[in-house]
Amino acid sequence: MSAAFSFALTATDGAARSGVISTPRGEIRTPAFMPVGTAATVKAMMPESVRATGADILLGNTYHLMLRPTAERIARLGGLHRFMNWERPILTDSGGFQVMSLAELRKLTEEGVTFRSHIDGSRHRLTPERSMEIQKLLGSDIVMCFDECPALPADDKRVAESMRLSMRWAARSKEAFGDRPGHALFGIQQGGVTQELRAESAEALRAIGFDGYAIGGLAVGEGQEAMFGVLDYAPGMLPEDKPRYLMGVGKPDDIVGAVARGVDMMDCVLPSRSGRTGQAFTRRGTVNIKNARHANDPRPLDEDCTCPACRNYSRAYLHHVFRAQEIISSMLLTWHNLHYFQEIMGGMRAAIAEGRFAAWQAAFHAGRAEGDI
Ligand SMILES: CO[C@@H]1O[C@H](CNc2nc3cc4c(=O)[nH]c(N)nc4cc3[nH]2)[C@@H](O)[C@H]1O
Repeated sequence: MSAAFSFALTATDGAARSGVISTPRGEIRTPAFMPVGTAATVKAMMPESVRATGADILLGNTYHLMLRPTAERIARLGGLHRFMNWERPILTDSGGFQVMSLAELRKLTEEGVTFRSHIDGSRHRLTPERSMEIQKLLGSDIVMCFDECPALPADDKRVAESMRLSMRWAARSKEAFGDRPGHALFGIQQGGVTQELRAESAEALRAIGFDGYAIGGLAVGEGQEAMFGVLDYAPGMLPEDKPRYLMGVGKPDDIVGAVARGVDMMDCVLPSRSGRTGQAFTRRGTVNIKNARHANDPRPLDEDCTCPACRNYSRAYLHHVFRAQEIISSMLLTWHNLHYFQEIMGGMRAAIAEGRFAAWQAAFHAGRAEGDI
């Protein structure tokens, strides 16, 4: 176990990279996909099942946990790892994005954001300092700066003002974070889809200095083409020797395209959220298991998949338990989707290490249908 936080790049193949992040709670193989455990649980999954899918790290959310059960209660109970029975690394988002997308009656000032809880309407305030305090109480291994992610579409002036506020908040976050060996603080690049603003943000973050650098402000409805357009240059603006984390991404082909452009870490609710709605991701495309055509199908979701859902159950069974709204339906499809996302990551890590990423990427796309299969 490493006493400190460090990142080692082990291979590159074009812009794609593979490496290892070492933390006191274990190693994170990159490129890495982080399942989202918003309210101290990856929905419909036991922690040991999340680990069995191949996840090295999961994501928690400051916004949700500060509202319920509160960071102070989790700290009194031994911290988030103990509380949710996940002893490996946890990255927590800082709350800025979730406040803007979930909270009510928000008021944004230079100081921070005041808002009412979407749960019970209670009043709360988030500032860079309070976000750092909450993430410290939770005990997360990788802390995210408190930032503002502007909703798109937004004009350049609004994006520039928002980015510059986030850079001032990044400096305050760093100051409040202090010196915490074994814990990491990641800065978050903003700047929308404007290259000059992205460059200004990257320079501001480098000047402050962080253990890792996230690319924020994307996966907010801009679409894959615009997102890849930013990823054609944004990762290269960030320090090469630190992890690069693309927030909130994404569909399987988004993830592959992001890794091809130099991204090391990602998180997304998609595999778990879709698992609960009956959408399965497979190497041949997506399966909407509630569709009547699966009602009598004795085959597994994916003959080539080794997850419990594919090893032990037919599409007909999965179709039935979804139609019957049985709890096991969410468990099995979430497990399958997280397993498949980790298979993609493992395949890319091996391909990059062996210098065959382009061939792997071509094979990934060759086998996939566009619509539902
Ligand atoms: C497209 O799917 C929807 O959108 C979200 C994923 N997209 C996303 N973009 C993000 C950007 C940021 C950011 O700039 N800063 C911080 N601190 N956190 C972020 C978190 C993000 N998540 C899902 O919640 C889903 O509802």
